[in-house]
Amino acid sequence: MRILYEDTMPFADALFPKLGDCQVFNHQTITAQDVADADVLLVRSTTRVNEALLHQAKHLQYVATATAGTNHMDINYLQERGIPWGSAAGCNAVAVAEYVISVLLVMAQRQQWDLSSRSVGIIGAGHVGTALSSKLDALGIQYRLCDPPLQAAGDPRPFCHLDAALDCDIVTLHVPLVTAGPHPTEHLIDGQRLRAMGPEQLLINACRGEVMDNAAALACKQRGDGPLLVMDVWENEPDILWPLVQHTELATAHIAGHTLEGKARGTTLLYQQLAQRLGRPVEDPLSTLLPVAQPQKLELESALQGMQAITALVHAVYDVRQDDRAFRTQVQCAEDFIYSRKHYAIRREFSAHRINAGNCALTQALYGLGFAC
Ligand SMILES: NC(=O)C1=CN([C@@H]2O[C@H](COP(=O)(O)OP(=O)(O)OC[C@H]3O[C@@H](n4cnc5c(N)ncnc54)[C@H](O)[C@@H]3O)[C@@H](O)[C@H]2O)C=CC1
Ligand SMILES: O=C(O)C(=O)[C@H](O)COP(=O)(O)O
Repeated sequence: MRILYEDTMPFADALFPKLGDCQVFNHQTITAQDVADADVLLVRSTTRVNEALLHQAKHLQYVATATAGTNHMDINYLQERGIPWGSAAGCNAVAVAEYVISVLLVMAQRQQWDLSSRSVGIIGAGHVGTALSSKLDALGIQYRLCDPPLQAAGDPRPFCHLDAALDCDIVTLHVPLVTAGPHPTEHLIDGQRLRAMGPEQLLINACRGEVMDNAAALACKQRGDGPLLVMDVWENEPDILWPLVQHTELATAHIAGHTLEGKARGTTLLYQQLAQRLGRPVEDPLSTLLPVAQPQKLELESALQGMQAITALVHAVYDVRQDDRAFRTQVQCAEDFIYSRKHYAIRREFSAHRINAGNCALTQALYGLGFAC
């Protein structure tokens, strides 16, 4: 069993060699020749899995991506070739939700917003949208969910129309990139919708760059129109529309999902899927692989209360302003974009940290946010 896996998967070296002979590849240099003899190909979102890459691969039995998004894989081509494929649905939902929470707390401080009187429109109520809604519940922040495919499938949660979600004070996008069919998302947020949003509104894109028309967003901002923008994902990564960066409140290099837990879940889900396909015992190695966070226990400053205390603790674990600063100072071209993602610092999820808040209401809120209390 020849397994070829991308070099950006934490813990892959500890797991996949148990299942076969392994080779590691770099997405910038991989060629069709490299895949020719592979039985299994395991990627992340930076490898385009298509005919150009796979046409010489005559033995492929399985292709999988250790990511939530699958738009980098040509699923029609895999189906035509009869190659089964898999993904790591939900692996980094908590990471993205924590990114959005960090963003909201930064923006609330900067804009003097009382978040308890602001509404959040969540577009896409799958793994990320649902994880985010739980955290907003914990903070007592109102939200609306918009997800026509889930609504049509009978999901019992209350859903709103896209226009109602776009009317919220804060709008956050968590849909897959879909280019065809009844619910396409490519340029879902087009020039017209951007122009309809006011300067007090905040639009967060942490799903796929192509869901928002970046050129239209730039034109809007250059005219002084449109919402405040927070962008983790960009059209045409890594060669993005650079002038747009200066018009954003916070800008990052597609790292919302890059917690150690999120990436490690991606690797272990693929390991489990492959073990199952090979009829091997399916163990869950995640908890044994993850190191203890440093510091594991966080202290709460006694002078801080309520949202101030929550903000301090969230930002002690993950402060998106650090990633924004690094992006603005270190990322100026496509190569920088790739490099910064590949060398992203280790970021842990709230659950890796234990807090003794004392105060019951605060403990409940922190627990609801995902901290170990
Ligand atoms: N920035 C990052 O690092 C990350 C980005 N992502 C992106 O976020 C996307 C969402 O992630 P998950 O929640 O895990 O995926 P998911 O598949 O669990 O949820 C996506 C939801 O969007 C809904 N949806 C589809 N078309 C829609 C439309 N036109 N309008 C409203 N809702 C629509 C689907 O019904 C589904 O419930 C992924 O496909 C991926 O592209 C995911 C993880 C990390
Ligand atoms: O899971 C997804 O979908 C994502 O967008 C990942 O966070 C992408 O991470 P990389 O595969 O590009 O490291």
